[in-house]
Amino acid sequence: MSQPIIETHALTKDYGNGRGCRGITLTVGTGEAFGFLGPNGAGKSTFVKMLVGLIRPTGGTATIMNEPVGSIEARRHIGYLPELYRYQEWLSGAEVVMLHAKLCGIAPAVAKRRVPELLDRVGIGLRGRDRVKHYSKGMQQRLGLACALVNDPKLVFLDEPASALDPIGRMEVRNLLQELRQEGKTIFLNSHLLEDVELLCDRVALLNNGNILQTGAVSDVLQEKTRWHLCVGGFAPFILTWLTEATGLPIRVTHLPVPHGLSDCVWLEAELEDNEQIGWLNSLIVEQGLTLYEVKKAKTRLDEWFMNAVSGLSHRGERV
Ligand SMILES: Nc1ncnc2c1ncn2[C@@H]1O[C@H](COP(=O)(O)OP(=O)(O)OP(=O)(O)O)[C@@H](O)[C@H]1O
Repeated sequence: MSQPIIETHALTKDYGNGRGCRGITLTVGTGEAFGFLGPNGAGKSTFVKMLVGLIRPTGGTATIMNEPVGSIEARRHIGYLPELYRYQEWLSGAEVVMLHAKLCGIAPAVAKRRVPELLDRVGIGLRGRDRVKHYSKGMQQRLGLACALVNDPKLVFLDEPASALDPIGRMEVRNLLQELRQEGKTIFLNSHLLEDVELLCDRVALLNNGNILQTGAVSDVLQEKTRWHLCVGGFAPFILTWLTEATGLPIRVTHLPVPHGLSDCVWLEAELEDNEQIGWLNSLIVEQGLTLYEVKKAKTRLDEWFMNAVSGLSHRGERV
């Protein structure tokens, strides 16, 4: 991992009602996009609020760029889009971002240039002249993003940044976050939009009931160890029976989209005991005179992983 930018050790917030965050130890590297997932009430916002210095931990320690959370030095590096935001509705969008620039101590000449640039970047553009009370929820969320970026932060905390956006807006925000990553910024993303997390994040942590259940690289979490997909041409049902008997492995036809222009092929799904068996299975298929068009390891979707991880837990988020 690159140089750590966030480091927490046994970070705890006890609200006094048995809820909050319990003993979270986590490291996020500089330049990473980190997804923080969990059911409603798992403690995601609580964790972020401790890191940005909005609430005080009741236990443990945390630093941002080696500075204790809550300190001015730590806050200087942070941009934050809260989950529940409410901006001054009597101001125009541009005035709201300008106000944040002033609060961050940005020089007026820099702010004058940066504010319209940011409004363009988040897709508000000239509507920055309109008062916030005339903004849709999606526009307000874009405005929140502009405020979070106004101090050109090294680390951006985004709590559900696309929850109010339509599909095109979501895609635009996803592209913006990709750009921020390319600029070297670290992104800490709380989101229930798992497709966005899957596309954007390098690593994820799964939180439940204030505890981290799992942490891992998105590619590892999604890559299944021994399930394979094989696209086979010239297939007939008796071959499936033969293959299953010859190998003793569970093999079935699965309904994945077939490659363009190949109408006579099917996808087979095989559960192997280890990855070495894929060569053996390939050779058996080819020996039968079939054509093997494609062989790939199966992947789960992040939402399947999430559902598998939290289903069966006796205490999920708010549920008791
Ligand atoms: N100020 C507070 N006082 C008491 N309990 C609180 C307070 N804030 C949050 N909680 C409780 O702490 C738990 C974690 O809340 P939190 O908002 O961090 O969850 P979350 O994972 O962000 O949820 P969501 O996905 O719904 O936003 C919840 O059970 C919540 O009811």
